[in-house]
Amino acid sequence: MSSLEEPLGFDKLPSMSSIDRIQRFSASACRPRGDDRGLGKCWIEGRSCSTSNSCNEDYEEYTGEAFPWRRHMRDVSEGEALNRRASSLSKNQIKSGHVCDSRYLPDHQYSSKCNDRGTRGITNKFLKGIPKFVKIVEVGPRDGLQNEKNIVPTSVKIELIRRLVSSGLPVVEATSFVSPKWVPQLADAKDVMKGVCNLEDARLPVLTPNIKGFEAAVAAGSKEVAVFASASESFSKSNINCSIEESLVRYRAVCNAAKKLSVPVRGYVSCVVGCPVEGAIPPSKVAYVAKELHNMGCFEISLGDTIGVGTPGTVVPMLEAVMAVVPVDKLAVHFHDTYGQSLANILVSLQMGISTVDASVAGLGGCPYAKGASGNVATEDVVYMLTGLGVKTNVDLAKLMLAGDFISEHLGRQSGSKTAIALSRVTTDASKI
Ligand SMILES: CC(C)(COP(=O)([O-])OP(=O)([O-])OC[C@H]1O[C@@H](n2cnc3c(N)ncnc32)[C@H](O)[C@@H]1OP(=O)([O-])[O-])[C@@H](O)C(=O)NCCC(=O)NCCSC(=O)C[C@@](C)(O)CC(=O)[O-]
Repeated sequence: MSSLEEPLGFDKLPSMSSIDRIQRFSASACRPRGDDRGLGKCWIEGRSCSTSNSCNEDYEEYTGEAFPWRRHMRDVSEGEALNRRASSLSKNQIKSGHVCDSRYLPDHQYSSKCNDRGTRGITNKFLKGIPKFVKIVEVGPRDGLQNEKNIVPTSVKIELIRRLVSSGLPVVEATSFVSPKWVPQLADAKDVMKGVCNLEDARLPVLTPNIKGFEAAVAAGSKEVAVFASASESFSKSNINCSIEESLVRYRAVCNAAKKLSVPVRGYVSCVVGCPVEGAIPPSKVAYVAKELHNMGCFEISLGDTIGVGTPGTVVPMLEAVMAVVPVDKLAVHFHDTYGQSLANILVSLQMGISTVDASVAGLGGCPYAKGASGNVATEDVVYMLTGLGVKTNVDLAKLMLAGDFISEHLGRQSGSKTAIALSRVTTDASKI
């Protein structure tokens, strides 16, 4: 087992102490910057905003239903079981009340909003910078299934993608056109694309590590691709068998070819806070790779905590460094949940103005070249949190849960989504009442 295949030792965990913590959180660090390059001014305490869809002077209270997806549950024709859950939920009367309590317990009222005037100021202070709409990029069929021990049949992958698209997800990463010797789990990329390329309700990007992969992807009908670089030299070698600089040369070639065909290219940066070999990764390295990808024409840069070691303490300075060189509206975050930090990391990212979040249904995921990394943050958990924050996603949680049930049943294990497990339990219990 190489050191890349071992989880990070405690001594290698990145921490805020390696960064100038005091300076970053001092009052002067929070001063609005004069040269607003569209990157925002100051995010702490929501005093200013970074994106056009965030940061109203008065944080607009969420006035939607506490559980809007309940409305859609009746529409899920194939989801008999879920329909039963939905009606059980209705019976259980989860009311949108005035109690300022984010818990759901059968004896408590639940509300996403707080009408208590006394606490509204505090609510405004913490939620003001959060975007009103978040684009969720579903990566389960690619990032999730690339790491499965048993190869998932092509027909199951196609059905999973169909279900995810029908849940309202705007982007579903479908597969990878990588070497089948490196990732045999996705060797059927061409057939998967054949089965889904007629789906019109979502964009279906695919990973391409080089021109060969790009050409194969386009020939298979892909209309959007993604390239994946790393902020860690060691991870770059282990994942794509070349240095960071060599990978950037390859990706420039992919971007140039894509430009000629008007194919949008997304860029990933992996190991943005930690690497299994190198330990903590300096924010400046992440910023360098992100800027290179942006300069070569990537329309969006997804910042991946590949092994899930980040905490808000390391994610914030990393984002701050990247946001100094790439506009915040071009950035996405991609968290794995190895240490249970994903939702906290997403929340601080939203507070900093990020409005694109990668997630994986049922928490599937991991990288075959970064053992010890667990699944991505579960899409269901992200949708649940965003709904509670009053942030729109256009995703129907009931349908998303059906997609999660479908793949979890196929894989023969429980969903990795806490929301999916909890809602299933709540509805099962309610149906017994
Ligand atoms: C990049 C390579 C191809 C270099 O692999 P290599 O072995 O250095 O490639 P090569 O150029 O020397 O070619 C060797 C063989 O591979 C073939 N080949 C070459 N390219 C392709 C291609 N595109 N599709 C199919 N076949 C290909 C090529 O034709 C040749 O075939 P042979 O002559 O031996 O029969 C390889 O290392 C590879 O495929 N790596 C991909 C690994 C991978 O997919 N990892 C998971 C991605 S997840 C990630 O990066 C993190 C992310 C994005 O999720 C975000 C996060 O969590 O942080």
